[in-house]
Amino acid sequence: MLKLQNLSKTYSKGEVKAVDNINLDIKPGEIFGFLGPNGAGKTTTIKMIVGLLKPDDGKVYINGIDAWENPIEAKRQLSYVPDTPEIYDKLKGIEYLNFIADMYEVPREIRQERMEKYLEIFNLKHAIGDIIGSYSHGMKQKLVLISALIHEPSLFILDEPMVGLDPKSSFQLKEIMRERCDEGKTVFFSTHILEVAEKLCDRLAIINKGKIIALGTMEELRSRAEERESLEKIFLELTENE
Ligand SMILES: Nc1ncnc2c1ncn2[C@@H]1O[C@H](COP(=O)(O)OP(=O)(O)OP(=O)(O)O)[C@@H](O)[C@H]1O
Repeated sequence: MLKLQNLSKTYSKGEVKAVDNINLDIKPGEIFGFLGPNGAGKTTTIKMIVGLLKPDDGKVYINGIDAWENPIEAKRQLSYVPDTPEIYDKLKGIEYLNFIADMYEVPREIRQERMEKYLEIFNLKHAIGDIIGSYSHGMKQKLVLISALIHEPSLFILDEPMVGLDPKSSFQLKEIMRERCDEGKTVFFSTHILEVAEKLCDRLAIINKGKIIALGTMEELRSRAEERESLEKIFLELTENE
C-alpha cells in the first residue's frame, strides 16, 4: 500500500540529514505508527510521502504508483492531516469542506452524508457557517480531519494527530482509524508519544536522527529494547514526553 524505498532528505545544503535512507513497506489494513523524538525526521518523511517535499534520493510508492512520477494519481489515493492546521481563514467551514470535496470530485449526496456524519461526531455542526478565522486551534484541526475523511482515501496520513484534540475527539478519531483499517484501508500516523502509538497501532517504526532503528509490533519492540541499550534509551525518552 505504502512503500518507501531508500528515502533520504537533507537540509541546509546537506549539513542536516533529516531522513537517512529509510525503507518501509506498509500493508493494506494496517494502522502504522511512526514514532520518534522531536527532530527525528517524522514530518520530513511525511512531507515527502504526500508530495510537499522532494526527496533527495529514493522512491515513494502509493498503491504501486510512484508518487513523484505520477503525483496526481498518487494524491487521489491519500488524505493528509498536517500537524498544524493551516487553512483559509476567510472561508466558512462549509465552504472549505465543499472546496475539498470538489477537488476530490465527491458527488453531492455522498459528501452531504459524510459531512453530516463527521460534523456530528466531532461536534462542529454549530460552527460550520462561521468563518474559519474565528475557530479555535482544535476546531480548525477537526475541520481538517473532516475534510480528510470526506473522500474516503485508501491511505490516511496524519502528522501528530492527537496533539490539540480534546479527549473525546481523540477517542473518536481512534475509532475512525480502526474502522478505516477494518475496511482494508491504511493509516499512517506520526507521534512522539509512546502511549499514543501503543494504544493505536498494529505495527510501528521508531525513527531517530533520520534512521529507522526498530520496526515491528509494540510487543516485539519492547522485548528488543530490553536487549538493546540504544533502543531502551529512545523508549525512555519517548515515555518522558507523555
Ligand atoms: N526547513 C528546514 N531547514 C533546516 N533543517 C530542518 C528544516 N526542517 C527540519 N529540519 C531539521 O531536520 C530534522 C528533522 O526534522 P523533522 O521536522 O522532520 O522532525 P520531526 O520528527 O517531525 O520533529 P517534531 O516531532 O519536532 O515535529 C531536525 O533536525 C530539524 O531541525
